[in-house]
Amino acid sequence: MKILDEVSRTLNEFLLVPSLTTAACTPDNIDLSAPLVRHRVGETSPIRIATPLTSAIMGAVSSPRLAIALAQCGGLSFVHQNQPYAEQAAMVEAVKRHKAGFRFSDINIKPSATLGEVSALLESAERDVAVVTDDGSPHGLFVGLISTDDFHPRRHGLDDSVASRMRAAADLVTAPPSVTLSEANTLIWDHRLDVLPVVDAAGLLHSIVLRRDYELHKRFRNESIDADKRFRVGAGVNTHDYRERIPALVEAGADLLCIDSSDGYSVWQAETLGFVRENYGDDVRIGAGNVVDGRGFRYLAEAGADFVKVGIGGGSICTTREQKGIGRGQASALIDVAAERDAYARETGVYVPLCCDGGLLTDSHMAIAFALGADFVMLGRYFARFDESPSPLVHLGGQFLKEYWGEGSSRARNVSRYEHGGGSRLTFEEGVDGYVPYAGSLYDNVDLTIAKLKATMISCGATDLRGFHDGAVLVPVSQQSFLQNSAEIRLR
Ligand SMILES: NC(=O)C1=CN([C@@H]2O[C@H](COP(=O)(O)OP(=O)(O)OC[C@H]3O[C@@H](n4cnc5c(N)ncnc54)[C@H](O)[C@@H]3O)[C@@H](O)[C@H]2O)C=CC1
Ligand SMILES: O=c1[nH]c(=O)c2[nH+]cn([C@@H]3O[C@H](COP(=O)(O)O)[C@@H](O)[C@H]3O)c2[nH]1
Ligand SMILES: [K+]
Repeated sequence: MKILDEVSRTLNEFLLVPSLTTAACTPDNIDLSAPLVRHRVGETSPIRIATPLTSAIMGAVSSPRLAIALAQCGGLSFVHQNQPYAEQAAMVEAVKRHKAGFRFSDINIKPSATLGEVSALLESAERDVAVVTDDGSPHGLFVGLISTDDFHPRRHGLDDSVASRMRAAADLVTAPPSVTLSEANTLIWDHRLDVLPVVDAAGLLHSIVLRRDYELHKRFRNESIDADKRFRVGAGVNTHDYRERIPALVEAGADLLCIDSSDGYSVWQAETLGFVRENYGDDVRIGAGNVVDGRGFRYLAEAGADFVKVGIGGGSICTTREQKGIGRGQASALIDVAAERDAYARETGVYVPLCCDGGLLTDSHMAIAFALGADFVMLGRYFARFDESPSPLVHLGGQFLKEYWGEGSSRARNVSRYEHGGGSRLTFEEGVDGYVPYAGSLYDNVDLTIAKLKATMISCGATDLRGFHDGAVLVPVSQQSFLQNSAEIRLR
């Protein structure tokens, strides 16, 4: 037996002591970009993101819609693995198809459909315009466009055909697949189009370009995109069905994988990492975890992990510490793992980034995590609260709430955790099923978080995250100063 000579500390137990703010410390000048995968010290990580936020590998959090929104804001989502791998791969594909600028046409209808049908389709998808193709498929023969401006439910019979009110292909401006995004946008502006259909020589629909995306694109200068300008997206995997799941996710175009487990310090993770290196070399990037000490970090780094995720039992829906008695305060875990990451980098010349996962309840917790050495953070509760998360919005007791449940809860009925036979089958729950306060749009909230992180870094005299960590001066807070930080207590 060994007892560590420390008290396990949470992120809540630290404050940052400001350092000199120089003239270089202005919000525009602050770089929040982060490396996601291993690289040689002094070189650039092959995958970086402009906003160091990732969304948790959870069914209540990382859907295609949230993944697209977060990639637009410069972060990255990990689509959850608690579903058959074909369904997970389809979610990854849905994000990859949503190429910045060119869109896979997802709202399509046949000319023989009725106005009632197209009206219901547009309403349920919250869109203004549908593409008409001969067979109603995304790559059928392009026949026309129909928008909510082309018919009125009281003027036109809902049983009338789409063909009777659509704007026909012959009268529309289209572009060939060779068109560049900037040429497409010129056509959109010159012809005052809302939609530019991209149609090949045989008349088949290739994709569409939307005016709305052009406007959004100007706002999202930091988008996480791949070399083909498609949004980047990650995907969770497990150590049970990885031989089938990983190839499906790679085929679907996942940019980054992550082994999703409460406890990453296991031979199962080394085997999974070995499978990736054997079959894909460095073409497939994969993180591992979760760990809470330097031993776990080194084991996974040596096994080939591209990044290592830190955090056991700190998540807002976690009951792992009660159920299994394992875990460590998130601050203590980060301090230990960050020291090992830096030692590993000095010894080997290879930098393996750290992700701080779980228990980040406020923006200031994120700031403390970066100061303690996290390269990027993973958030569940934070993103579950937004419009873009897949969980239902409910109105309870005069409050708007979003449902949020742990992957170890019985609601999640984790496929790999509960349904794989043999010795790995687990029968007890390790997470709760509850609600979080609804907080509106991801875009607004991420903007606010970025503004606060920058303000913290300005106070600490830092202009990038590595400099912030290197120069940070932190102090543990006593129970008394902790209480003093709480406005509720001050106002009592
Ligand atoms: N970060 C955290 O603190 C926690 C996270 N969770 C989440 O719950 C979900 C399930 O996590 P876990 O229960 O840790 O799932 P897991 O699949 O990693 O582990 C379940 C059990 O299977 C065993 N196992 C794994 N691979 C095996 C293999 N190839 N052969 C034989 N046995 C094997 C493990 O040792 C463990 O006993 C994940 O989404 C995880 O993120 C759950 C609890 C805590
Ligand atoms: O003990 C647990 N039981 C669960 O059912 C569970 N589901 C997710 N997770 C972990 O919590 C992280 C998200 O935490 P937050 O909501 O605090 O951001 C996630 O990223 C996971 O690491 C769980 N932990
Ligand atoms: K272990």
